[in-house]
Amino acid sequence: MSIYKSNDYIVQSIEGNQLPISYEELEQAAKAALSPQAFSYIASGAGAEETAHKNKNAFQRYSIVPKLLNDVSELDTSISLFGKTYPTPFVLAPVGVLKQADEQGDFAVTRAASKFGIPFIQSTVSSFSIEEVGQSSDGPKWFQLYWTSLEDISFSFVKRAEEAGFEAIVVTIDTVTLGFREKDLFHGYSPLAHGYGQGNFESDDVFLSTLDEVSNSAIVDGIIKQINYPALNWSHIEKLKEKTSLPILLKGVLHPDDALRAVDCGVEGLIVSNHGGRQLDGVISSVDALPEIVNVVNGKIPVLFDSGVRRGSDALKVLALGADAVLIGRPYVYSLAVHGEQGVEQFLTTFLQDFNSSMTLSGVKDINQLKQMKIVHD
Ligand SMILES: Cc1cc2nc3c(=O)[nH]c(=O)nc-3n(C[C@H](O)[C@H](O)[C@H](O)COP(=O)(O)O)c2cc1C
Ligand SMILES: O=C(O)C(=O)c1ccccc1
Repeated sequence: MSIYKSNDYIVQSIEGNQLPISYEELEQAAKAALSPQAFSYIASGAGAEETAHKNKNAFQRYSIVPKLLNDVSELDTSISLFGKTYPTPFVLAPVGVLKQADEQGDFAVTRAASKFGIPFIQSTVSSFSIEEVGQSSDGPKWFQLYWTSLEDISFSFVKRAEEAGFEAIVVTIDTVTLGFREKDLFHGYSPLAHGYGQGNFESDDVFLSTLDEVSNSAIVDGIIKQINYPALNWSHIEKLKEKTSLPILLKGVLHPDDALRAVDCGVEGLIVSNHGGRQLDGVISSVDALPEIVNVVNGKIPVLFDSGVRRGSDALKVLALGADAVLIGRPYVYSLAVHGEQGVEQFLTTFLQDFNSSMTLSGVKDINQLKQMKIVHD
């Protein structure tokens, strides 16, 4: 159990905090700290950013209806997933090429997350290797897989993640080709070409054996060849199930039929996500996709959520709509850009205070009861 005293937070949150509290100001501070290319890469969505906007606006259409007079002086925010207990319902979303935000990249993030017992999902295109990240903190870690054109590279990554003590494999299914990101095309910017996303590849014997020569440019070209695999289909997920005993989650599910198929296929969890509006523009917001997926999955496997969570009350809504856990994306990346590991730590401190305050004011003291909270939408 993870008990929070509901009234304990205000003074702490101000003291020593070097980050803006509001998300909009945090984004502006990151803009000032990063090159225009790197900021655009992180901030932007695909196409006309219709989906990125939908992600934000959808939250405003759902309203919490608090039920009060319920002694909320102590909160229990802990959740259980895949046989493990975590003190908060939050997970840090896989974000590749983190070195473009801070030299310490994944190290800084996993160290900060470990202080809160929050799992960090390391990306396939992380700046450091699975082994290096595995050793850099004793916090919980999951591994995100982009299925590679040569599947033995994927199986090698999964084996390495198992051996490094990672607790789950997250297969991202919405990126079989890269989204059409107009700003990055305008800038001609690819963080992979800068060498920010090769930690796992340059340390992988199976990948290295596919190269004619081991040079920096051959590694970058090799990654670009491997990283998108449009032939991905359910048979690959079935094959992966044979290869690993770790729980498998599919990330990027928006259609209820895919959710049902995933359950039939025996995967252990789903992440309802539109990749923060970075993949197919015009797709449904994650918030709007969530209720139907929760309904068809009907508690058979955990349903996690990301895309657009900026504040504690956003997370509260998502949990009330039936999500079992919530992934945080851009806010931690901006915090990393502004103030490194300390920035991520400070962001998580304030974010958790905001969430705990929101839960307290909604009249719900046990996270498991959030699903019963009344929520209405326009
Ligand atoms: C800069 C950046 C890089 C990302 N890299 C990955 C990645 O390597 N793998 C992945 O599955 N998702 C990746 N994502 C998507 C996130 O995991 C997550 O779905 C998204 O950020 C959620 O939206 P939000 O940031 O608006 O909350 C990336 C997102 C950003 C902003
Ligand atoms: O930018 C992304 O959203 C992403 O998933 C990615 C894909 C390839 C390389 C780096 C990041």
